[in-house]
Amino acid sequence: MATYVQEIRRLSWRILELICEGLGLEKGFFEEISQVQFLSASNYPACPDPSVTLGVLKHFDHSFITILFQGNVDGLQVFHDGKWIGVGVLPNAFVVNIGTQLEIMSNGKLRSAEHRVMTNLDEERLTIATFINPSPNCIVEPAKVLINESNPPLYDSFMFKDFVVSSKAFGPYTEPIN
Ligand SMILES: O=C(O)CCC(=O)C(=O)O
Ligand SMILES: [Fe+2]
Repeated sequence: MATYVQEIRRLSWRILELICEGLGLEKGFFEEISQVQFLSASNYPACPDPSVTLGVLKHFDHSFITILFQGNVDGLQVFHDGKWIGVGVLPNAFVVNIGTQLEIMSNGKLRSAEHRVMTNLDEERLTIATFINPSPNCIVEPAKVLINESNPPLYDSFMFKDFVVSSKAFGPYTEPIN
């Protein structure tokens, strides 16, 4: 497990580095502010009637990015153009989800996808989601270099821990374990 956590951290930093370059932000923009990593492992048992039970209700992740390992069993759906669309599974692949905090920092250039999890009639599903979150004291706001006269900020600025408390995004705020 420790190796998994370390490797996911390396992968996520690499992805954030590439996103940083793609957005035209200064090198290392996310380095200091994205040191908090939460891991959530879920087990979705087979369900006698998937039409009446969801695995996870629709939501946005409040991370910068989420790296999802979903094994070989389908279930994740994203909302796109007014429809729920199955993400599907690829062997040995991770799903990389953009969270709301990256949407804000990119001033809406990158959009966070609303998603939910379906249950399966005869297959159990195991997933591991790793959320790369802003540090509690990180000021989340549209990156200054992306703001100009024709691109005004689309989001307000806030401290991430205040957002966590006021939105109850993760339940009561707790200090991260280092
Ligand atoms: O288990 C999954 O497929 C996704 C879980 C998820 O969306 C979440 O934990 O935020
Ligand atoms: Fe999610």
